[in-house]
Amino acid sequence: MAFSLRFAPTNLARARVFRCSSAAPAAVSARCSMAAPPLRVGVAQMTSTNDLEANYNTCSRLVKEAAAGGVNLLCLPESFSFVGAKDGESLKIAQPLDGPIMQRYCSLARESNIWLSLGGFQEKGPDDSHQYNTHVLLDSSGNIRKTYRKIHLFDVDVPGNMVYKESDATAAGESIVVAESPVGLLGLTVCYDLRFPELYQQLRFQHQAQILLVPSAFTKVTGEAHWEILLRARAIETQCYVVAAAQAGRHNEKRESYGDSLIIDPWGIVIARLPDRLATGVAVADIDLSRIDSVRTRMPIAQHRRIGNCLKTQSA
Ligand SMILES: O=C(O)CNC(=O)[C@H](CS)NC(=O)CCC(=O)C(=O)O
Repeated sequence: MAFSLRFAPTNLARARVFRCSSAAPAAVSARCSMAAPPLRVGVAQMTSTNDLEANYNTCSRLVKEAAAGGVNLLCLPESFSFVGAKDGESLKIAQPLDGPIMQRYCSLARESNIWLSLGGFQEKGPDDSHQYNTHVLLDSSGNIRKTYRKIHLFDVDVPGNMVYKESDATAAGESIVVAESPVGLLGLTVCYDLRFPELYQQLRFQHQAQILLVPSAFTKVTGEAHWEILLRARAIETQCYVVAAAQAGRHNEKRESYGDSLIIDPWGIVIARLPDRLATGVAVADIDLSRIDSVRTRMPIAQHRRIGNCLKTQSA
């Protein structure tokens, strides 16, 4: 089941009744009502700016809306808490994970009793001129469960746009990270990582991830060209759910992001979407882990893959 909270606010109890009673015979309904509650994930879309307080207020509103809708894990986009308007601005506000900015989000998770994936936090880095771009996973008691530092940095000359040089002020992460959660085994990534399929291959085939998280602030130009295609490809080739929360719209004079937050199932079907024109909102979908098993059993690519395992390369 997938719907957008913008249009269909709901709660867990109502959603379960709705799911089970859709023209099903009485016996089926009865069996259905015994079933485990849905594992519900949400993607939040927003337009963050260089105003930490305003961004927190938006996140807080979206988190409360999602919690009221029975969401177990809400995913916020990269740079949810801050998007700098000038060079060096992010570095100035970067804080350690036990600093007041992240601690406030921990309290929010605890008060709303919800897990949060916080993509792209400006974590204080290894020296004064570098931060980390850190994806932080919080549990519903407000504890930090896992952190992943973005591995691939966006040093790219975007056609018709501008030259990005993320590595000027950001140090790259060095570790692949998976995390247990109530909705399944999560693979943590950030934004530009999406273009490096080998990361997602490892998350699936070495670490058995079930849900891949891709919080992003894609540029308008590259998003229009590549966003949905890349995300659906990652879902299909890993047979995982893909959950991609996006920044949307204009952050400042220089930066505009491509919205279109998506939840994609392991067959590559888009099961929830917030289109680019909707700047702020939450879309939700229920994760069905048996769907992953069914796709993987019928098409056992884990057993069929050979490259990297056993094949030799012929000399040129
Ligand atoms: O700078 C910040 O505030 C946070 N970081 C980002 O927004 C990063 C680095 S500039 N953006 C991306 O990775 C976009 C990737 C992209 O657009 C693509 O792969 O096409």
